[in-house]
Amino acid sequence: MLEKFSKWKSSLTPTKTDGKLELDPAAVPRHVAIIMDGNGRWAKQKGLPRIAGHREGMKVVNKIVRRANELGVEVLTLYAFSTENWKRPKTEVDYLMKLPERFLGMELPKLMEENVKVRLMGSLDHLPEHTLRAVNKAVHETKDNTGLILNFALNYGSRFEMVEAMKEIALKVEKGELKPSDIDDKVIESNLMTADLKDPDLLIRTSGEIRLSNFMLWQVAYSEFWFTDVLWPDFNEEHFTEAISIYQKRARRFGGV
Ligand SMILES: CC(C)Oc1ccc(CN(CCC(N)=O)C(=O)c2cnn(Cc3ccccc3)c2-c2ccc3sccc3c2)cc1
Repeated sequence: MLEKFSKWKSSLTPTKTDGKLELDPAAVPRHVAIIMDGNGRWAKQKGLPRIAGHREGMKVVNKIVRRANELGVEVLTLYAFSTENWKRPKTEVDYLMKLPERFLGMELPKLMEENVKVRLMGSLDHLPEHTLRAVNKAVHETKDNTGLILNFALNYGSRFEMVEAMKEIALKVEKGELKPSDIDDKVIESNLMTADLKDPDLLIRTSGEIRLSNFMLWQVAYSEFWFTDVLWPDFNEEHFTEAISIYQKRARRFGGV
């Protein structure tokens, strides 16, 4: 069983990228969602502190945001897959909570130049005041941009999101604003945190984990999944291009019956 699984798993990981990948600009996925996983393992493999993995991970966020924008991706959702913060040492949590300010401090001018709109999905209430200020400033400053939507999943859980949606819908029924027979996909979707976004066409997850980890479970119902053993800090534009190239080959098959 194990060797069968590993064969299946290896079929999911990318062949060596030879850099000669052709992308069809007309068939770029509109919404790409990435579960960025592997910072800690990368640091451990290199005998570095976990924080070094996050620092490298941030550089990759920059590269992939740029590449997605260049390729004409409309929405890029980034989910920093992380075990609950309380499991982390305080030094690491403090570092993580400073990362958004550092990232935005450096990147916001460039994001403005590139007409990128910063959007959040999830709950901000776990963020310290100083982080919240930086994040809200970025959302506010970029709110009128019309280019790539850079959607950060913060403290996000899909089942929580769906329970909240069902509560809101039940409340509307209770208030007589809605009949149970009115409830359909559209009504559910309009109560999710992604109400204003199209579903992801492509979901990428790094570091070899083949799990959804309670991420956008409703929204990825029809998405192409691309899993790679590459750890997030080692992920680069070529891997991103490879994922999109494979998506295009699959999407063509899907389209062509
Ligand atoms: C609008 C955006 C700029 O601001 C925010 C963004 C995220 C958060 C939430 N956040 C940090 C707090 C927490 N939950 O631990 C994480 O999700 C988290 C957990 N690991 N890593 C390191 C990591 C870095 C790179 C790749 C994966 C993980 C991150 C992290 C922290 C800051 C940034 S900035 C771009 C990505 C990113 C990722 C809060 C505000």
